[in-house]
Amino acid sequence: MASSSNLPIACNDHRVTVIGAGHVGSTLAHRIAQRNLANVVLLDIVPGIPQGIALDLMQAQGMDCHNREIIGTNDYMDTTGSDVVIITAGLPRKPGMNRDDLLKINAKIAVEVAEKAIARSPDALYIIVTNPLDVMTYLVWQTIGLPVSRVMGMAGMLDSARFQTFIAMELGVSIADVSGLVLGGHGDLMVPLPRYSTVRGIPITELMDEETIDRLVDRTRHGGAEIVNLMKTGGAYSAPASSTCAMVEAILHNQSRLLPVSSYLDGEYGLKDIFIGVPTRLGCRGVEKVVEINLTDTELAALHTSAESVRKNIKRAQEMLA
Ligand SMILES: NC(=O)c1ccc[n+]([C@@H]2O[C@H](COP(=O)([O-])OP(=O)(O)OC[C@H]3O[C@@H](n4cnc5c(N)ncnc54)[C@H](O)[C@@H]3O)[C@@H](O)[C@H]2O)c1
Ligand SMILES: O=C(O)C[C@H](O)C(=O)O
Repeated sequence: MASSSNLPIACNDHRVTVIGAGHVGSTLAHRIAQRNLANVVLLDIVPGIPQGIALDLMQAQGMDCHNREIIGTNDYMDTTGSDVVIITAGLPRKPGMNRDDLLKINAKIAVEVAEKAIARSPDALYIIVTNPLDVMTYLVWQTIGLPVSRVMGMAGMLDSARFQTFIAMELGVSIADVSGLVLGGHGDLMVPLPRYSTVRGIPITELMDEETIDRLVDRTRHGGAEIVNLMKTGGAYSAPASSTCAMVEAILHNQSRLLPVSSYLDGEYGLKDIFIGVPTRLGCRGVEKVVEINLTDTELAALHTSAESVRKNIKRAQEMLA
């Protein structure tokens, strides 16, 4: 990476490229540096924006107490040899839209940036954030032709974090004791799993009545839209950046964490040739294993319904691109 200064940089020289220096991308670059995980290349199509953001983040270095280098660029040459590439480039939705309305415009962007990134970082792991998430992850995987273990989408972390938050808020307990699990596609048909969502190991089905759980499930399913409707111009970016950063940490620190990730399925849960949110063991080689948990008939049917919607949109996107 061409150094933008003479400052000493951390000797663990992992390099993470973040493509798209908008709300999610720039916040993610900050998180990665602050947690001292890697040097960061922040790339955007707009001249000046990534350079300005990178300079601003470098000027926070002293207060943030890290010595990671963050460079901003419009040139893929600077991304060469990255360990992890994260794609956040693309439009966010506006109030009244659903994520699938971004299909046409974001498919073109995701494919274009993926082609350029893979040419410079053929050995990287790729994490997709751009919406509609599961469809974009599939398209990027098809475009770059890497093994499925090296390509994944971030959404389940965010949806599960939302469920976790709403459970903690409802019960008035510390979020540290709460764990939420949401599977499926990152859309209105996502599948929050109350039976697998717990407070200190106690399923929330033992702690709340059905009506309350249904209310929290519904709020989780529409958690993205709730923020889009409040903000009017753009969507959530802080929790999405933290969620993606946790995945980067699991990879770079080889943590073998069990996280909800949009992973490729080859028969697991009765689904094939699709990326969708499932419990996934994540380490330095990427997806180590898709973990199959027992689902009731209703839960499995909900996962399949969500998968059908993702599949339909993959087909639509492929037709548009063709
Ligand atoms: N998966 C998730 O859970 C999740 C969470 C939040 C946001 N998102 C999605 O992430 C995407 C980004 O959201 P945001 O809030 O950061 O949007 P944003 O508008 O703030 O930033 C998008 C950035 O992408 C850049 N860009 C556009 N085309 C590009 C190209 N060809 N090459 C390089 N950069 C390009 C833009 O210039 C802009 O800076 C959206 O699609 C949003 O829906 C997904
Ligand atoms: O809802 C959106 O459009 C952005 C993101 O997918 C989210 O869930 O916050």
